[in-house]
Amino acid sequence: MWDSAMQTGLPSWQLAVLVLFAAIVIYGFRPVHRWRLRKIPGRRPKWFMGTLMELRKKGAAKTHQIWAREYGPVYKSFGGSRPFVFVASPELVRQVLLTNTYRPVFPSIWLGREREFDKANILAVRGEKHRSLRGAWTPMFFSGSLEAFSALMNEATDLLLLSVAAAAKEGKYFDIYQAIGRMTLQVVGTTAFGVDFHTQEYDPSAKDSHEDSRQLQEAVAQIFNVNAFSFSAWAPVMFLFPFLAPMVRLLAFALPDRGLLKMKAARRTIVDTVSTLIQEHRVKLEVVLSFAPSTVWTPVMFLFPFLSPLVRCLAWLFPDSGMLKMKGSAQIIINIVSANIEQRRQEMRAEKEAGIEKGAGDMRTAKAQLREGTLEVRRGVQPGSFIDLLMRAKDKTTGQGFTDLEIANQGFVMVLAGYETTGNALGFALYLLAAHPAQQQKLVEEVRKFGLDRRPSYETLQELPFVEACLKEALRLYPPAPTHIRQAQRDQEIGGYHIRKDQWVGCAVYALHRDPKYWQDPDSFLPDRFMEGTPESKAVNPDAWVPFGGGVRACVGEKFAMAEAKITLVRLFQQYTFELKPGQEPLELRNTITLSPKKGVIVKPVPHKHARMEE
Ligand code: HEM
Repeated sequence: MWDSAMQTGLPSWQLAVLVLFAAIVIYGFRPVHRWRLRKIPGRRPKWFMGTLMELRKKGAAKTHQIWAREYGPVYKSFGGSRPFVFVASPELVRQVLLTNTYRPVFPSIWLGREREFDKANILAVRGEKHRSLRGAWTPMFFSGSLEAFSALMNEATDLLLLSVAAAAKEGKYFDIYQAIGRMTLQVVGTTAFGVDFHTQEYDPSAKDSHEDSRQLQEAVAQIFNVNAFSFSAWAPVMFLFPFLAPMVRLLAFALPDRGLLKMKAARRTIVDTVSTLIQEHRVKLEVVLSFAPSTVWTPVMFLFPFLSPLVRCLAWLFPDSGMLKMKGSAQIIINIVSANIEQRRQEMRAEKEAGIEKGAGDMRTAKAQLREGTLEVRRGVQPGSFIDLLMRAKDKTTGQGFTDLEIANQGFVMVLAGYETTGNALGFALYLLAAHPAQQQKLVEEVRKFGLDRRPSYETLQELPFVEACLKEALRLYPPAPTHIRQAQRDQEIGGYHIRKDQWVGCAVYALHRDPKYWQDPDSFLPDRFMEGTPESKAVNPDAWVPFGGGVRACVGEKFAMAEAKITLVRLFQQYTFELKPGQEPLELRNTITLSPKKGVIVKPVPHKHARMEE
């Protein structure tokens, strides 16, 4: 090179700069990828940015809809310089989700402790480890557990109804999407840990807001409200130069910018909350397990029962190590139990002072607890909660229990996966119902038949098919997870095109859900499509509805999410109808990792004529 530099008369450093410049220019066009995907239709990628600008301008969900209409069920796009192949037909989406030739992708910008943490994520692990973790998650969603959780879901809705009642009393519009987000966070908190995060008491303007709850909520919001491409200056670099990822990770680790630090702090808040709870619970579990230590006095007492008063005295005077351990354990248990009893006593006193009999109206109970500040009933991981189940489960790959890091990660995933998605689904459903009064009326009729004072349980939810249909239709029109991304495990065909091993392949869910080939009148809100026996339902291809993904990686929390959403709708519509504030149609969408209403959902609750207004 240097010889040739001499021959062209250019100094060698100038030639080096020239070569580097040419390499960057050429790399920006990604000629190799363009060549490999040349037969697949799609937009011409712009230099370096690929097709990102269009995605950013119109929003990812809508852009995919446009592309799918223009190019058909298989098309390519370029996320920076990373090539994607998208599929948008029921058959091809099935192929990607159900066959074992694609694996999930879980890109991570983190290094060090953060990266170690990510490696334990159920979304990231593969093969046996995934099977083992998934096996540990699954019992949480058996009907028995869901029946128990439905009581907690009802309790959380009691508090949501308080905010609705406040808005109704003043006859004003309010953002029900935000209120619902606080409720779904409370639900995952209580079901995952048995801990009330007090999220619904959080009112940014109130002085006595719970600091923990505020931090946790902000942390979760911080993680979700980022654009994967722009939350840190390092993110686009990683996107644009995927082959430099290890170096970018190192640089980001050494020189984190504000965005990265904020994100890290948010993750830490969640992880620390989760880890503290786990550690507290582990101590309790160890105490329980060590409650039967061996002491020499036990066999003596067993063999000479008639000497038991004497043995008791001797054991008290001369305790061995087993006795001492037992004494310590008992004390801890006594402390825990008495703390709980004391809390419950306080709560009962507050109820009595407020003239409330237990069960005489849970909403009033909750309100009284709020007023009295005695709502903190559950503290620490509770028996039967998700984390408790995990702490007792065995990892099939090692035969051992799961590590704290793994358990903490599952709690972290549960908070993240269960809070935003369900909140968004409910937000969209309420928007659609408020925008379609005739459908709303139909739902109210079904709820009326079910009973206006009846608390729905997991089992009785079956009596509410139209509520379910409304939710399914909302998930069709606005899937909270608008794309599912996979990576090819080997060279293969998709829709008649050849793709190579490691190619990223996406399922364009939003586009599929609104494709007129598979849905009649696709942009209309028609819940009857999901009602058995209706003419609309006959036209539905079930494979064209995939808001929860499919195959071994399908959403493990689907039944949980649907139960929570249905309970919330039933309880809301038992008392109110909702009027949409004018000017919100069509709904503005925020496209980040999830799809959500950009400016909330502003509605006015109107109590049913007969409904008793809460004070
Ligand atoms: C309406 C609400 C929800 C929607 C739309 C939703 C959607 C999804 C989707 C699409 C996937 C698969 C992603 C992929 O294939 O790449 C998924 C996975 C998952 N979801 Fe959900 N989800 C919801 C609620 C929940 C809830 C409430 C929980 C927990 C209680 C949960 C826990 C999970 C977990 C753990 C996975 C990973 C499963 C695995 O990889 O084996 N989700 N979810």
